[in-house]
Amino acid sequence: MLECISEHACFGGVQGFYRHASTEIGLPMRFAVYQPPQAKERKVPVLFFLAGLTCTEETFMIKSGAQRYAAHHGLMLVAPDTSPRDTGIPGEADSWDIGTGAGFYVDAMQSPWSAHFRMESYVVHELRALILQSFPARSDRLGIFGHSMGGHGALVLALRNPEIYASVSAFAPIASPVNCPWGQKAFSTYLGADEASWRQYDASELIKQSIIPYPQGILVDQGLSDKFLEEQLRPHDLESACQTAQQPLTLRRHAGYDHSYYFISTFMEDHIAFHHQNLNK
Ligand SMILES: N[C@@H](CCC(=O)N[C@@H](CSC=O)C(=O)NCC(=O)O)C(=O)O
Repeated sequence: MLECISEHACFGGVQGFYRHASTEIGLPMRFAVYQPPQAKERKVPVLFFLAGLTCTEETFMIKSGAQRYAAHHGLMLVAPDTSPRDTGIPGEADSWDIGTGAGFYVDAMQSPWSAHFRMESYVVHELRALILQSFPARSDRLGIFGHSMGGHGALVLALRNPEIYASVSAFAPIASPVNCPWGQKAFSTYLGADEASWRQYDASELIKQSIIPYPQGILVDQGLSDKFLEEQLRPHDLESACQTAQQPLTLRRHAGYDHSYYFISTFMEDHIAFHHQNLNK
C-alpha cells in the first residue's frame, strides 16, 4: 500500500514523495519519484539515485536539478531514504556517519542493526518491485547512480547485480570503503569483524573479482577541492582496480569542485545523458 505524501508538477512531469510499510526494513520508509512527461504515454526507463550521509529521500530531488534532464530524456528518477529511521536502537541518531542517515546500502549482519538495516535488499528487491508495480516503469531498463556513501551504494549494488542494472555512475563515491574510516566504521558496525564480508561490499574489490560487468563503461566525477577526497573517497583505488580488471572507467577529476550538491548539479546533465544512452541501446 503506497501513501502519497505530496505531488508537484515539474518540467511537464510529476515530482512525488511517498511512504509505504516496508517488509525488508520492518518499518515505514519514504521515497521520491520523478515521473517525466513521457510517462503519461508509455513506460519509461528508471534511474535510481542513492544519496549520501545525512541525506533523506528529498535531498537529491530538491538540490540536484536532475528533473530538467530526466524530462528531456524521458527517464524516471527514484530516490530512497538513506536508512531506516526511528528503529528504537539506542543511539541510532547520535552520529552522522552511522545509523540514521547512514545505512551504507548493506544488509546488516550484526545485532541490533540486522533487524532493520537491510538497505541492500530494500533497494534492489522491495523498492524496485514497488516502483515497477506502481509507476509506468520499464523493468528491462534500470540504471543506478549516487553520491558519496550513495556512490559507493550505486557501484556496489550494480556490481553485485549487473543483470538488474544496465548502467551505473557515481559522484565522489566512497570507492574503497574497506580502506577508509567511514567504511571501516560502518562495516565493523553492520557486518562485524570478518573482513571477507566487507570485501563483498567494496566496489574496488568487486571490480577485481568480476569479468568486465559494464563493458559500456562506468562514469565517475570527482571534485579536487573535496575535503573527503584523500582520506575517505580514494578514487585512485577504483581507477587502479578498473585498470587491473580492464573494466572501462571514465573518471573525471574537476579542479575547484567540492563535495556538495553544487558539484553534483554541475555535472548532472552528463550523468543523465550517459544513462539515457546506456538504457536505450
Ligand atoms: N555533517 C558532515 C557533512 C555531511 C555531508 O557532507 N553529507 C554529504 C554526503 S557525505 C557522504 O556520504 C551530503 O550529501 N550532504 C547533503 C547536502 O545537502 O550537502 C560534516 O560535518 O562534514
